[in-house]
Amino acid sequence: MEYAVEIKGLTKVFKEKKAVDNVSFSIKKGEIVAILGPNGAGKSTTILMMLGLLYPTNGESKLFNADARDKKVREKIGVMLQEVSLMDGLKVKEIIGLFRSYYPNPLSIEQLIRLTGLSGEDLNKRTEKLSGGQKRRVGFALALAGNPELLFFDEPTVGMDISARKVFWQTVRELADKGKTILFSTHYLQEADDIADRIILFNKGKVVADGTPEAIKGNLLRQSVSFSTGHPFPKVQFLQLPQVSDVYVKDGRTFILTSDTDLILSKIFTEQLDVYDIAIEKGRLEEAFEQLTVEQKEAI
Ligand SMILES: Nc1ncnc2c1ncn2[C@@H]1O[C@H](COP(=O)(O)OP(=O)(O)OP(=O)(O)O)[C@@H](O)[C@H]1O
Repeated sequence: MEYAVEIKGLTKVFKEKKAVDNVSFSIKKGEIVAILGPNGAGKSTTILMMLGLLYPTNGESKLFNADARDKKVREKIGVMLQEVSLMDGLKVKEIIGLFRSYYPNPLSIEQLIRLTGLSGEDLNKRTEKLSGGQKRRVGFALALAGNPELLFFDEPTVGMDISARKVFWQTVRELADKGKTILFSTHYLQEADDIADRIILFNKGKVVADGTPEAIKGNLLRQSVSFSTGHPFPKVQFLQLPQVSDVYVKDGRTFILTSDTDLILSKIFTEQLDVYDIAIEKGRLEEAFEQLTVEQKEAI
């Protein structure tokens, strides 16, 4: 199978700091993938190495089974990095025209205006006169200019207001419907959950989870089933289930921490265990994710 992205053992060490630590994954054509993680988790460094813009200390990155620096590969990708730097002194329409000229099958200016929400007024502005949000729209137009098959967005919605965000995600969905492969990094679990069909979760330079938003949420959530029981509870039998992370007793109640509360309930009933006063605690997703962020800050 030809993958859009294939990285193996990517590692980056800055002086004594390991920013990215032995990261491997592949992305199939047509996937929408979010790279999610707190500040400093290594998301941007990984994306830069994937794109061939930063040399890895170890490991390799391939796009469409070739080196990211190949001209043929470059023509198939569009990139919007965190800092959109635009040449001063040019009007927006001039810089877009310049970018379109680099590609064999560029999108028309009209298509780019529609997809990015740029206005006619924006097109005539000089780049140094643009606000942060307008700059990002232009950056988005430049990423789309070559009608790319694979798009990279590094924290794309930072600095965008609500209406700009809406246009951005609408367009991303439209591009995905056309079969484009999309990879974006974000701090926001909600964004990743809304848009992506796969989330790769980074923490401290490593991939700590990789799966559908549903599966990731299941992993992050500290869900529990708790109950009272008159008899000794078969703790070990439950601990052996891959969906169970812990079983403990607190204030006379037994708690089973699990990614799948339905499974635990069905096991309790089918095995006719003598338990009563059952409660299910779903946990709060944002809280769980924040916990990850706090751990990251403490580690720095
Ligand atoms: N050029 C550099 N020189 C030294 N250290 C760097 C450099 N670039 C990144 N780092 C460090 O590598 C780690 C990972 O940074 P990176 O920017 O990849 O994280 P991130 O997940 O994209 O974070 P954010 O969400 O804040 O953008 C951080 O500790 C950062 O300080």
